[in-house]
Amino acid sequence: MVILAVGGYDPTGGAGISADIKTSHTLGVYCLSIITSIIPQTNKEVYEKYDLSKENIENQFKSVFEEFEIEYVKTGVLTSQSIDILLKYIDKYDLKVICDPVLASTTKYNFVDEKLMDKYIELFNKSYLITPNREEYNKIMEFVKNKNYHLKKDLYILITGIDDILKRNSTTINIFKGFKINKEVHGTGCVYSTAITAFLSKGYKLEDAIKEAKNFILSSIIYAKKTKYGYNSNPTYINKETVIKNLSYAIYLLKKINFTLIPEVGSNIAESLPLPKDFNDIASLTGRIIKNKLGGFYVVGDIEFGASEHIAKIILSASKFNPKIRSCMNIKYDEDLIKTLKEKFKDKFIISSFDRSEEPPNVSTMEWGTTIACKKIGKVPDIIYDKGGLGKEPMIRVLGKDSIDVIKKVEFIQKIYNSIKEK
Ligand SMILES: Nc1ncnc2c1ncn2[C@@H]1O[C@H](COP(=O)(O)OP(=O)(O)OP(=O)(O)O)[C@@H](O)[C@H]1O
Ligand SMILES: Cc1ncc(COP(=O)(O)O)c(N)n1
Repeated sequence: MVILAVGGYDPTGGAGISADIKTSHTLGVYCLSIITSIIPQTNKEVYEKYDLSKENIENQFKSVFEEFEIEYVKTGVLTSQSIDILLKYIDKYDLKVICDPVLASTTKYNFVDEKLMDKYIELFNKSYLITPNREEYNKIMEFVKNKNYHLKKDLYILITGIDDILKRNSTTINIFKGFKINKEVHGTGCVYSTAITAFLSKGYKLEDAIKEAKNFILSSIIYAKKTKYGYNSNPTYINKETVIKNLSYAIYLLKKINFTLIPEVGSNIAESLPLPKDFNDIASLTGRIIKNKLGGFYVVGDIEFGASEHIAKIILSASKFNPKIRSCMNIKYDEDLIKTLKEKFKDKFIISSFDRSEEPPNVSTMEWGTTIACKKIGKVPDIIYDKGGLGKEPMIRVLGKDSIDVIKKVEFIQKIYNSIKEK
């Protein structure tokens, strides 16, 4: 698949063409790119906007259309010259345009004046989808009303916010629920509209493309790149295939470890999609990791979503504190091991615990215990343990950003355990 991104260049890579290319590449779609303006900026301010000449933009268009078959075009920051050229190419090649109308930067630098707004309206009426944020949508509708313009009946409009509203002209046809992450991330609009374009180029229907792009942008925000003045979007795609591959490799690694910290009830390891809503967003073994009679272990069952409740509840609770924590594994409790980890490896492992005797009635122990352990230290620990209770085996739970991270922690913990027991 190939898409074309037409937009401005942001040297910090948070927005514009750089973000478009990273997004498209992450989704396995080849991204052609035409630069309209060079816009040096930080997350505090835009320094300037240098518009490339009509001739140069014309040659950029000429080169990509000579070399490639193009169906989908995503637009970011546009200029009058680039819109004039694009309008000609839309007619000539029957292009499907996804227009992200970037009227101003988040740092309040205006990219558009009234003359250019006229051109944007012309472009909207030749586009398939436009993706204004709420503020941009209101400005566009006010402009259309004041100038007595009209938007074509079959124009799809996705008004982005935390929840995103999909309209077909003025009729709302779907709402895509979001989840506010406490970060102001630069370039989310660019990444989101390019992800939608990439999924459309893969053959997704519009609403499926938006749904999948929504998951994509949320991951790209969770894993945003911290900068001096803020955060830059970091195009990241974690889907069911990613999770299954991680878990398969984690179990492959486990089999290379002389893993003996297996509790009587057996171990399980689970990993979730970003921002899991329920068990179905979390994959684990349908069976268990159980001791065999030769001092080793068996891995019983397959990797399936929805297979675990116990470990899944730990991840569901932990991810509310830190959406980057997506995996957990339970291993055998040992008092000397916890003591040694607390005393000698506090720089490597953050440890917390809960006491089953303090459990209130009518709660899920794992949800309650995980929440207590996280609240105690104000973050998600690497290890959560409890000393058991009536008919309940003491347990250590290892948490991490994915199942491979968890297995590497388990491997280290196993080595510490072995060294203690050898003494
Ligand atoms: N902090 C956040 N938490 C959750 N979702 C967010 C956050 N910021 C942006 N998004 C999502 O990213 C998508 C696009 O973001 P937004 O609505 O901010 O567009 P935008 O203002 O054009 O972005 P930008 O101008 O920063 O490139 C929307 O679906 C929105 O829900
Ligand atoms: C080149 C370029 N393209 C798009 C944006 C909008 O991004 P934001 O709204 O995060 O400022 C930008 N600032 N720079």
